[in-house]
Amino acid sequence: MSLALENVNVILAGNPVLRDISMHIEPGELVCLVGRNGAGKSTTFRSIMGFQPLKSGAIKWKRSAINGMQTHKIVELGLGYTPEGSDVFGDLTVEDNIALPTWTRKSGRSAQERIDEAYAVFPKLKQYLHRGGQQLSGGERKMVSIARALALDPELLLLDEAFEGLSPAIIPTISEGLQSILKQGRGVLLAESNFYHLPPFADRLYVIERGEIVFEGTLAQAEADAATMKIIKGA
Ligand SMILES: Nc1ncnc2c1ncn2[C@@H]1O[C@H](COP(=O)(O)OP(=O)(O)OP(=O)(O)O)[C@@H](O)[C@H]1O
Repeated sequence: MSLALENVNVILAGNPVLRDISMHIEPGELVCLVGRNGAGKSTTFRSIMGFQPLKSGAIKWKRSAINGMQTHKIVELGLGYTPEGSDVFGDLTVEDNIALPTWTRKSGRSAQERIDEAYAVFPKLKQYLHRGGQQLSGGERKMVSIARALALDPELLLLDEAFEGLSPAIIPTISEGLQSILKQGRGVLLAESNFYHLPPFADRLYVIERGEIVFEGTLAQAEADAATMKIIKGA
């Protein structure tokens, strides 16, 4: 077991936003958290990364509780996070954006190895090394933000909305990047609101609706379940 959420409850502004969420991600898996806008995907990620306190429940990484820990400690344990909206540092070059995590988190590998692995996922980024973060398209910013999280050398990457707002032309590049990340032996938890963007190579998916997990299974099992399809196609 790598990551496990056990009966996680979160209250925001007096409202229960996550309700008894339980889920698990095994090493090297691609698991999708699917739900409409406002269903609770980003809150789930923020809770895992220590930005959002829980009302009750536990979040465990390799069987030890991480809820209540500071975000930088959670990152040190091997979790990486690419938030929705690709917050690339506009004043830094692509090269510096991607090198940054190697200065802030130590891992067993050299900085150069980690940077090389990040560029191996999106080789196109090598063309923009010296370009500023502000001079990139939405798709390029998304690639930089994913590459930057990879330079942390995480065992599990939390990727919030990898495809949202991107032009259809760039979607295959991001999808191929996801496959490369998995080939590097990393696990990925991907939040997605659009059923049509779900990677066919996902191992499992969870469907979240109004803060509750309403389905767990494979893509094929979801497709065979009319009630689940109604929720996620309406997403
Ligand atoms: N700081 C906050 N205070 C109060 N309510 C909040 C806060 N942040 C989020 N919410 C509410 O919590 C619910 C879940 O939001 P969340 O951002 O987790 O959803 P999401 O599934 O990630 O959606 P999206 O894809 O639109 O980001 C929504 O109803 C949202 O309005």
